[in-house]
Amino acid sequence: MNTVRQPPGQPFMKMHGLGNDFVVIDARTGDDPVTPALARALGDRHRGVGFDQLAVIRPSQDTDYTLEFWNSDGSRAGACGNASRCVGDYMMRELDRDALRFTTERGALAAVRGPDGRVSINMGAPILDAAAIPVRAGSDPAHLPLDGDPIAVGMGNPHCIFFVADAESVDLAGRGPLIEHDPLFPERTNVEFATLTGPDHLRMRVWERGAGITLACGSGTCATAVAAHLRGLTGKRVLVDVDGGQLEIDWRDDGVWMTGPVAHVFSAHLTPEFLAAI
Ligand SMILES: N[C@H](CCC[C@H](N)C(=O)O)C(=O)O
Repeated sequence: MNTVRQPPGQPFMKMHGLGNDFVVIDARTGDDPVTPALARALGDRHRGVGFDQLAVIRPSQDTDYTLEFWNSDGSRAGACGNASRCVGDYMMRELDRDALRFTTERGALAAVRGPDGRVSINMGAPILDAAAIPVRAGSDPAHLPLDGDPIAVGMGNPHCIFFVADAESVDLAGRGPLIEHDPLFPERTNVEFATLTGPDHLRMRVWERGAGITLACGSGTCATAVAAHLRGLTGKRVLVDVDGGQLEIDWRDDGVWMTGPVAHVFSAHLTPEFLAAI
């Protein structure tokens, strides 16, 4: 019998926020194995681990850490609110603090843990400029020239929000990919369908760029809350029901704050065999 044990491979964590699930690799020390091919292989729910986004923690010069996001199709994402909450919670535990700052593609963001254990992220100011979202030059992000009069909002990644009579009955799998790939969006887009269900209360379903239907999307929830306020449907503080639960959004002077639960499911290692086969 062969009793020689293989050395453990690459460590990773599995986390989720409202069922929006993540593989998290801490690459602050040691080798950095992350490539588009690794993201795709790990994101395969049958032959890999499975995730909506891969989050990679890297060192930072001027904040507590840098956070990088990948979709399960191997593309990069500039923002991910739910993974920011999950990793923020993990890092606050490591640092023994209730607040920290981290760097993403769009700059420094803040994370805070509340007394109830939920984590809030300041996702920064919404981006409403066509070139920066981005949407095709010459189109008005506040009223995109598509059926349903959607509005585009950037949160470090692009979102296209439709207000509909009943978000439950939208054919998300049919319409989502068509809008994701519409030529109006030079970098594709995340797609949200939202319904006002009460005063300052929204129901939202999401089709994510590079990942498809997910149970929640933090940045999409922020973008939807901003869009609802801009359309005069809500105030600046709203509750948003997504498939996986509820997020609280508060659009303040210093940015859009998003609050919700986090879960660290397990920590494990990728085997050298899995990594070698990529
Ligand atoms: N689930 C993430 C957003 C991922 C966005 C990604 N699909 C993109 O390509 O921008 C969130 O909680 O904000």
